[in-house]
Amino acid sequence: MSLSTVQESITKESPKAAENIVFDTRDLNLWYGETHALKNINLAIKERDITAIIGPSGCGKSTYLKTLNRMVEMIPTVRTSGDIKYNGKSILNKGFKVEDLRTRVGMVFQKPNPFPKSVYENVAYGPKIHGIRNKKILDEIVEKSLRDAFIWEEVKDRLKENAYGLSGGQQQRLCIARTLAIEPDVILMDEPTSALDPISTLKVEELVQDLKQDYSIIIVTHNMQQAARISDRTAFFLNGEVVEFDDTETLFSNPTDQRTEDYITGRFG
Ligand SMILES: Nc1ncnc2c1ncn2[C@@H]1O[C@H](COP(=O)(O)OP(=O)(O)OP(=O)(O)O)[C@@H](O)[C@H]1O
Repeated sequence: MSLSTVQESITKESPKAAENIVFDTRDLNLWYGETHALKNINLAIKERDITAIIGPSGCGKSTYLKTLNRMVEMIPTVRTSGDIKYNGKSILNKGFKVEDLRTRVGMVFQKPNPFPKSVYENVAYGPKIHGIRNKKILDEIVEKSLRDAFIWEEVKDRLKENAYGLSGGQQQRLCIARTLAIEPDVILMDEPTSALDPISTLKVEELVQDLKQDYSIIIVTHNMQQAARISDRTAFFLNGEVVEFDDTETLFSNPTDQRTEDYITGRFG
């Protein structure tokens, strides 16, 4: 074992990382009407990890992600059973205010979805909703969020321009800046690079790795190389079940389940 591998494994198994579970999912089931989309999901997601969710189309990846911020509730036919704890508190019951959850758990979507407003207003929007009116403070939040999303240098002279004038990759980093502006704890990412060119994809991947210092990140991706490049842990979903959940390196180099091996070697999916 090389020194760097030893150092990596020490970092990964540091007591803080081992103790702190940000999302603890127990026996989660979800139905869309008659469709049983998530089946007995058990996943303990560590704080400050990048957790990748992989699996073939229709296996429940996005549904699981949208359960973590209760976006699935917007679909009237959805029914759930089981439990998800966020920092120790059950979130699926009505006692947990969904607005509080969404302030702590931000989401970035597959297609960049900036508001039809200026670059500045896109980032200032969330803080304003949370009552921040002071221009100086808003300016600071906007600059910090854009810097943290690796896009400040590209847009600092275009803050008043409409966000629709940015490239797709810039729009996606702007959407990440918009998420950072409300200071979440967790960032959910649903295939955030699938609509981007390779260079923009690399920029977003670098950004995600940098954000890991301050945020827990859960990323759904179709791209197995991406999962292998950037994540600490990977969950393989199939037909609504978690087949395997392990350190990314182990899952890709030495999977325990034949179905995982078949998927990562391209035999199906
Ligand atoms: N709004 C909905 N109403 C009814 N069924 C749905 C709805 N959304 C998803 N489903 C079904 O739930 C299952 C899981 O879908 P989901 O979108 O979570 O899969 P996925 O793994 O994210 O797929 P993809 O990789 O194609 O995005 C599928 O059978 C899908 O058809």
